[in-house]
Amino acid sequence: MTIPADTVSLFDYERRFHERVDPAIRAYIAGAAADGITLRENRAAFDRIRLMPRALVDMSAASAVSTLFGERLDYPIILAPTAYHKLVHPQGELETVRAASLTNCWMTVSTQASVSLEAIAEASTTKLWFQLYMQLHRNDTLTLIRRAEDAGYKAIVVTIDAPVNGIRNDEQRAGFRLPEGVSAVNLSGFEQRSAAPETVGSPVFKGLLQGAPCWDDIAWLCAQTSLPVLLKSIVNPADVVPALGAGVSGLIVSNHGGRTLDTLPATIDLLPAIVAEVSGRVPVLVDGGIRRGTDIVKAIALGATAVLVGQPVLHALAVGGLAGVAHMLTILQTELEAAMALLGAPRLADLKGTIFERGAMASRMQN
Ligand SMILES: Cc1cc2nc3c(=O)[nH]c(=O)nc-3n(C[C@H](O)[C@H](O)[C@H](O)COP(=O)(O)O)c2cc1C
Ligand SMILES: CC(C)CC(=O)C(=O)O
Repeated sequence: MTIPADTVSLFDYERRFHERVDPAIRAYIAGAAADGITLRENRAAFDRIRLMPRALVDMSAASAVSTLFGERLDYPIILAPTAYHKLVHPQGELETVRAASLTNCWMTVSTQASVSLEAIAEASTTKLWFQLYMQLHRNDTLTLIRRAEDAGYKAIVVTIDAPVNGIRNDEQRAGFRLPEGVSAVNLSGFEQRSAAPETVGSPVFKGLLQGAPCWDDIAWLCAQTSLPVLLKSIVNPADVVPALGAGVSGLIVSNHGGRTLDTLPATIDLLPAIVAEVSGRVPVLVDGGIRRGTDIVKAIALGATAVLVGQPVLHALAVGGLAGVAHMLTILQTELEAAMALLGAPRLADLKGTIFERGAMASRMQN
């Protein structure tokens, strides 16, 4: 696995990934729901935002370090949960977690990981979060939580935006199937929801949705563990009150990278209203389309505590294995530092106010 010397940005890793990886696997990893409107909007919204620096700030004590759930976070960049890393590397998540450890990035391990959550923890020297898809039977959900706790995971991230899969036309056209040897090993033996037989009626409402989680289940989950529980895929500010009422310790603003319901708004556009509704009570994180240090800066400036990256991890894993993922994360860390330096923001907290607001500029000129 050689990484070409001109691979210098996350977009270069994405391009190489498309050159090298099998079309059906590409369709799963890079494909979005339906027409890909939300996938593209996540990026377009970041590109629309402009930054505003301060000049000649003393940067001698600059640092991107922060604290989250009482633990030091070197950079506000966390690996998002993504399923089946063995699709692009024979070592799968073991390779990814070694790269995350090398770069001191925290990693969220998917329920649908292709390696056991215990083996990933053993290979790790960084902090791990466990992403939970609530299972059909509560006992199975509890088994996953206890296994994650016993293996030393530091938080549970419960994903709430995929009670059914999005309509993934790219996967359907490419005929994507999990290859032999790649499976959700942590769910072995668990009964899964399945589409209802035709005789019963709607395959979704009468089948896949049966036993899908509701707010009561989130409250139940929070009561089962002393680990912080984060809710992944908050989109509507109206869901903040029930989420906090259920006892969650953090929120992740996410539209699943455009993979669930197409035509949802970009996450960076949703973030400010959710941050306002939360009003500092719990940390708010965001993912979707983060590809540049300037994207991270914009997310933090708009109130995020940290960001998560999904697809870029799989692009880099496919292109360069451990070295690829470590390089990709280092690029993001360096770009973040460069953006802070060029904005005159020595601390993450100083990023507030670095978003250019046309209206504010106009009223300043009138006064
Ligand atoms: C191939 C792939 C698999 C994913 N698997 C999961 C998963 O198992 N659980 C989950 O909560 N989110 C999953 N996601 C969504 C990510 O956690 C994240 O929300 C999204 O990728 C962020 O957008 P980005 O890819 O533009 O960074 C997956 C995303 C991708 C691309
Ligand atoms: C196996 C899937 C449910 C994992 C996922 O969340 C995704 O592909 O986006």
